[in-house]
Amino acid sequence: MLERPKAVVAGQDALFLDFDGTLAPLFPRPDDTILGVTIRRLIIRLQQALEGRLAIVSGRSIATIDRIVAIPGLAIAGVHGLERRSAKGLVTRTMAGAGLAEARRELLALVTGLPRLLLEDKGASLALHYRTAPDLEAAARDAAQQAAARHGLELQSGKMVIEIREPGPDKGGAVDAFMAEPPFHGARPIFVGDDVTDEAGFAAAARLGGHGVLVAQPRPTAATFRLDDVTAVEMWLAESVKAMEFS
Ligand SMILES: O=P(O)(O)OC[C@H]1O[C@H](O[C@H]2O[C@H](CO)[C@@H](O)[C@H](O)[C@H]2O)[C@H](O)[C@@H](O)[C@@H]1O
Repeated sequence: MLERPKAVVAGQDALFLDFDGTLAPLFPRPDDTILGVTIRRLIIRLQQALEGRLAIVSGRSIATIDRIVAIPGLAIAGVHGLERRSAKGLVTRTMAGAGLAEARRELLALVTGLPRLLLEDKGASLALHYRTAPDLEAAARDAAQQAAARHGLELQSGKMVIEIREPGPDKGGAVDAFMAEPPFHGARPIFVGDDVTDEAGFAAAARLGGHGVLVAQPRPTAATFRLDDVTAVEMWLAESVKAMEFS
């Protein structure tokens, strides 16, 4: 059984936070998503207390995380690791190639014919969402698989979404890159996430002397601690802030 994690320790830990399903609950459509006022304040407090050793590591684009989270100077990895903004503000990204442009045209034609599917364009990845049309999952998967095979792209499944993306770093690669540079270098990484794509982040954190925190019901995982849901994450972050204030 995975235990509840202990409080984050200032001067020791680096915190890597997934976004959807970890900091914000899931909404019917990606654009519906908002971040709670309390959890946003906690992120700001922790970013300060950890002297910048906090990053959001998301499947969303950096631009979208900036729009929703709106915290200046925040380190972010976006598109599952295909783009990254360091704590110093340096941005690196995998560019979309001609194959992905072709795939975009094909998937746009698909969603024009099946408008209950939703296509999210994230630059180096295209996410085909079927949360509002679960009966169309097979159609979405078939189209994404065929486009990925035709254009030499990678397939990635998430929660009621199938993505086709450029090959490149995953969330584990993003953790490795952050941990190789200041202010993260030398800290103990803690990666918190809910989805299968977060497993690479859990594994990287463990390899670098830290651990993963799974935000879900128990399942096979590389994480060694667990929290139930977004509410439990918020309570744990609040406890961590309080513990830092009294230390
Ligand atoms: O790595 P994450 O930060 O967890 O991002 C994973 C994907 O999150 C978004 O999709 C998911 O959340 C949506 C809003 O709650 C929901 O409608 C959808 O069904 C979920 O799959 C985002 O839109 C994707 O781009 C991210 O890859």
